[in-house]
Parts: sequence; structure tokens; C-alpha cells
Amino acid sequence: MAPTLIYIFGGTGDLAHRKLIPALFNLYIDGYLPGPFTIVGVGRSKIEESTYRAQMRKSIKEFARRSELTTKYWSKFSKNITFQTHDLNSDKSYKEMAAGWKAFQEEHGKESQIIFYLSVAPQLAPVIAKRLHGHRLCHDPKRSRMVFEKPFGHDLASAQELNVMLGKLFREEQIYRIDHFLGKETVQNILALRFANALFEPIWNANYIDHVQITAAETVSIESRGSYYESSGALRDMVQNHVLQMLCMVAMEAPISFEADEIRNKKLDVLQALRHMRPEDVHRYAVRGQYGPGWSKGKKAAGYRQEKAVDPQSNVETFAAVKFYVDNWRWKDVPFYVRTGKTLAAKETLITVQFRPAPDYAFPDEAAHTWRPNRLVIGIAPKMDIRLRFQAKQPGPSMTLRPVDMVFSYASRDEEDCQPEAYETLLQDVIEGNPTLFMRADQVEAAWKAIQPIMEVWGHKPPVDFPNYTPGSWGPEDAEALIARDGFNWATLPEV
Ligand SMILES: NC(=O)C1=CN([C@@H]2O[C@H](COP(=O)(O)OP(=O)(O)OC[C@H]3O[C@@H](n4cnc5c(N)ncnc54)[C@H](OP(=O)(O)O)[C@@H]3O)[C@@H](O)[C@H]2O)C=CC1
Ligand SMILES: O=C1O[C@H](COP(=O)(O)O)[C@@H](O)[C@H](O)[C@H]1O
Repeated sequence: MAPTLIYIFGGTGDLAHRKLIPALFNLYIDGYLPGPFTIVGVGRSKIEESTYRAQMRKSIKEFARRSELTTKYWSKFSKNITFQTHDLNSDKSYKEMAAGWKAFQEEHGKESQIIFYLSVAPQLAPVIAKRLHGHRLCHDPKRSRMVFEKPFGHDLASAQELNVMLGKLFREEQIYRIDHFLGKETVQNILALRFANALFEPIWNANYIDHVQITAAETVSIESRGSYYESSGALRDMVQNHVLQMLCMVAMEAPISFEADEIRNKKLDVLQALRHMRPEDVHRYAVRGQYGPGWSKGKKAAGYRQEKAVDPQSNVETFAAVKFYVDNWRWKDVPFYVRTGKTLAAKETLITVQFRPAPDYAFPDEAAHTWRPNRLVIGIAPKMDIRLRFQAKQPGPSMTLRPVDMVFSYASRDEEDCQPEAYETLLQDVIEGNPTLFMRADQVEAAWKAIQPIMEVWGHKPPVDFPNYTPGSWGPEDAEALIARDGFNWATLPEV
């Protein structure tokens, strides 16, 4: 692998502390980092290199998957970490970085590569891109890459604008739009489950599948991210990206190869097939919620409007549920119910594929058959498993049925401990120049387009009932109604 210089813009921020540096540490332990590499944390803070290193050591101890190995590997790893104070709006900073890049190439050779990870507020992205271009820091498309954190844009128009600008300055293959859910093992495994087995594919369509549910529930509040969340909300923060990407994995057609563009094309087809919502129909398809004050894990919990950096009258949603349809042959009239929210009853990311009931059959009524067990449940996180729930005969003299599970669990195969974190997989892909798991410009735009009508209606019509759910619940009543109207319930882990 080519010698690599990695700039982490936002090196003092939350994401760098909790995810990026710990992920790079794990990659180092596994020998996946290139021979010579340098990680340069960048922030406005005026801190010494030694202080930065000490902070990063603490982060690794706290957040790295294999923190117990900190002592063993830290001293070697830390030699590759440095810190620079820069204002990323200032030209001078890029001049200094250009000098640093020149020196790196002189030391390690012309095949060296440079990566800029933009772990900063999205408003900084355009100025950074222009300056990197202006200082020829990304002029060689084969040896320079930029990683853009989410959110990529604020809506369809701003995402398009950013894409157009980047398209003028760089080649698409240099631009890595990250969605960390795509780095999760269990999300990638959906492709293996569907396309490496002939078992499911024949029934993976509207003839046999009744509906699909995707839940991405969190127990945490918005924590210290109030100012970001006020300009985002659950729909932009989770549905536009992570949830729709999971939906694509479930709904896409079989790829003919695992080439980056082939997978991206197949996912784009799904996004483009999402049924357009007319503004007057949005209330039938989408529900929003905001948590009020209450109790969580035996402690008093603040409501969203009482959180730091949040407007006390805020109408930003912390919960969203949407019913999507994928208007193509495979998924004709099959609803995809998705929901996500903060301070919910459980941390649970789960995909449930509900099959249609068996046709009328010979079992006596007292067999108490229901058709709900007939489902495949994919645990994305924190439970990582796949369970097929089906009807079986209850042992005994009568023909009584009961639901049973056939389970593949990562934990039971000792595989959970050696799972790379999503950011490890994705950072390794950036270093190796593999964009398969990253979003192409058109995908990001198609995802914004899918939720644009909801954003517009919600933006124009303030909610009348906020706050409308309590911490520790499963969200607002209306979310139950959204799915109950069609005769179903949301699936959660204990009862699936
Ligand atoms: N945190 C998370 O869990 C997630 C974050 N993201 C995305 O990642 C990005 C970063 O988020 P997060 O780490 O939480 O943000 P933080 O607010 O914690 O950190 C922001 C970083 O940007 C730096 N910064 C801000 N302005 C400048 C500037 N003008 N010049 C140089 N550095 C600057 C800050 O440095 P300093 O303080 O030293 O000035 C700090 O390191 C955002 O786009 C966010 O949406 C995405 C998914 C999850
Ligand atoms: O991108 C985001 O994701 C996290 C949830 O990610 P997970 O891997 O912990 O499930 C979410 O908390 C955050 O609000 C959002 O920005």
C-alpha cells in the first residue's frame, strides 16, 4: 500500500475522538495501515502535539474495540500522530499543508497518497473543497481523496449545488461520501444473505412478502449535539441516509458484479423507484415526534426543548416514521415501514421481512395459527443475528402450533469480537481507494428527493402536539397508528 498522509479536519471533535482515531488504531493493530503513514489532526484549538496524543490515547482507551491493547501498541502507533492548529477558512493553512504534503512525498516517494477526512460541520465543506483545489492538494485523482461526512447537503437543492461544485473541481472517484451504516458487517451481510443463497431470492418479492419494517431506535438523547440537531432532525439525520440505505439493500436487484458502480446503480434504481408523495398525502405516509421530559433508566430526563443549544419552542422532530413504496414489479404495493428516534425504549436496529400467510390450510382452528411468525428478522445492531421465525407443532397429543426461531447469531460463532467497526471498514476502503460502500452523487440526491415532500410539508406546517412522546417509550401514538391502520404492529426484539 502506498505511503499515506491522512488529514483529519475536525481532529479535536467528537467523531474523531469516538470513532475515527479508535478505528485507525484497530486498523493499525491488524496491520491494515500502509507502511509509512501519518495522521494529522486539525482543529482551531491551540494544543501541543503531546497534549493531542494524550487526548487520543484516552479516546482509544475509552472507545476502541480492542482498548485492552492500548498499552501494547500505543507507543508505536502514536509516533504516526501529530496535530496542527489551522483555521480551515484561511488560505495560509492550506499553504502550510501543501508544504507538508511536498515534504511527505520527498521523504516517502511520488507514489504517496493523501486523504482529507472532513469531520467538520457541513457548512465548511465548500470552502475546504475550493481551497484544497486552489492549493493543488487534490490534483492527482489517483493519489488524493476526500471523505465527506454526513449530512451531505441540507436538502435536495443544497446537495445538488455541492455536487456540481465538487464535480467541477475533482473527479467523482476522489469523493467519498460516507454513510457509516454501510460499513456495518450486518448491513453488508444482507447482500450475502440474499444473493449467495438461492433459498430466499425466489420468494423475495411482492408475491410472498407482505411488508418490510426497518427500525433504527436509540435510547440516547441528542446529548451534546443540540446545535447540529436543530438544523437536522430525525428525518435528515437518519432516514435520508442510513435508513434508506438499509431499505436499498433489502429491495435492490441482484448485482451482476461487486464493482462499486454496479452496486451503486442497483441501489439507485430503488431510490428512484420510491413512490413520490404528494404534499396532501404526506400526513398519511409520515409521522413525526419530539420527546418531552420524563424518566429514563430510573433518572429524570430532560425533554428535547430543554436540551443544551435547543430552542425552547423548537419544532424539530426527534422521531420519524414513514411508509414508503418501491414502485417496481418486484415490490408492487409492498409497504416498507421505517422508524427512527431518540430516547426510545431500546437501542435496536432491526429489519423485519414479513412473509404472506400460508394459504388456507387443514389445521384445525384450535391450532391457533397466526401468520405473523412467518418472518425473517435481521438484527443489525447491537444484536447481530438473523432469525427465521416459523410455525412448528407444539409437542403433545393435539395439533397445536407455536412459533419457533432458527437463529444465526454472530455472537454464538465467536465472531462478534472480531467484527471491525463500521468506521474501520470504511477508512480501510478509503485508504485502498475502494468506493463501493460510499455514496455516489446521484444516490445522495435521489435520497434527498425521496424525503423532500415530507421535509417541505413539515417545514410549512408546525406540529400541533409537540412534545408528543416520553423518553423510554416507542414514540408517538401516531406511529403506532401508521402501521396499525394496515393491520400490523411494529416488530421489536423481545416479541419477534
Ligand atoms: N459525532 C457523531 O457521532 C457524528 C458526526 N457526524 C458528522 O461528522 C462531522 C463532525 O461532527 P462532530 O465531530 O460531532 O463535530 P464537533 O462539533 O464535535 O467537532 C467539530 C470539529 O471541527 C473543528 N472546526 C470547526 N470549525 C473549524 C475551522 N474553521 N477550522 C478548523 N477546524 C474547525 C473543531 O475544531 P476546534 O474545536 O478545535 O476548533 C472540531 O474539531 C459533522 O459533519 C457531523 O454531522 C456524522 C455522524 C455521527
Ligand atoms: O449518523 C448518526 O448515527 C448515529 C447512530 O449510529 P449507530 O451506529 O450508533 O447506530 C446517531 O446517533 C446520530 O444521531 C446520527 O448522526
